[in-house]
Amino acid sequence: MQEELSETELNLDVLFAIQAGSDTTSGVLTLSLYHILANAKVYTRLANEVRDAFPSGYITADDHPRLLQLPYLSSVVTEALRLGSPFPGLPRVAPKDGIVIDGMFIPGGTIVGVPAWAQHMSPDNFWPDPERFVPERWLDEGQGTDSIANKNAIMTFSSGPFGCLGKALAIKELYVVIAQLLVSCDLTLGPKFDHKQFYHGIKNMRTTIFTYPLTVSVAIRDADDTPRG
Ligand code: HEM
Repeated sequence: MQEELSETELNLDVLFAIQAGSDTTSGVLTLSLYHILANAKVYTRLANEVRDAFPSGYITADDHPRLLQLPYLSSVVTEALRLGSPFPGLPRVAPKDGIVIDGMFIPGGTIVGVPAWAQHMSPDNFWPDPERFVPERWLDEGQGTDSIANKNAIMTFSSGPFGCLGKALAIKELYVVIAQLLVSCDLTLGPKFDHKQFYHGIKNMRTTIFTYPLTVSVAIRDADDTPRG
């Protein structure tokens, strides 16, 4: 049963579903916000970056090119897309005469697919901590000399002629919504928020589903409020 929320507490799953207009985008947004708010270091670094870049406290969709230049915000979005892609192998059928894929002949009519989730969790592609939310893996310095962050392995939007038509819109929404929330509000997880229930309630189905709500306390900031830190 849904908990009753106080005036300043919002259920962000519901808000994002309305804002994003796509269950997949709202799933990635909810997942991003959870990881940002559950980790004080991530929150502080990200909030400082976007608040320094937009001291007016106001961001529009036209600011997207400037947002793309913010390295930590980009890392947070990329990491959220890596963890928010629970696709099984989206099926494709080999043509009648068969096809050679990566040096191997695949007979006609065979169903093939790339399981995005397995690829995103593979230690061959992401190391260390492939299952954890670590935006630092996408920064130039990565996580140290032996770390791996294989951008080519990211299959969030699939690829080729049947890849996601809404990719550019979805990415723009993620940048703008996350940045706008952080420049205009101080956010913390709700007082009764239960990490265990939330985390165990994440269902990696075709999209990311949350069976326990992400409740967040919100305080509207003045434009000249100094970043936390
Ligand atoms: C983070 C958000 C999103 C993710 C992860 C995502 C992921 C995907 C994936 C993996 C596919 C390919 C399916 C396949 O290869 O068979 C796809 C297809 C598609 N997506 Fe998205 N999507 C997202 C957001 C959106 C949005 C916001 C829209 C529209 C506004 C959209 C519209 C479409 C359409 C129309 C297709 C079908 C393309 C076709 O079959 O030609 N998607 N999406």
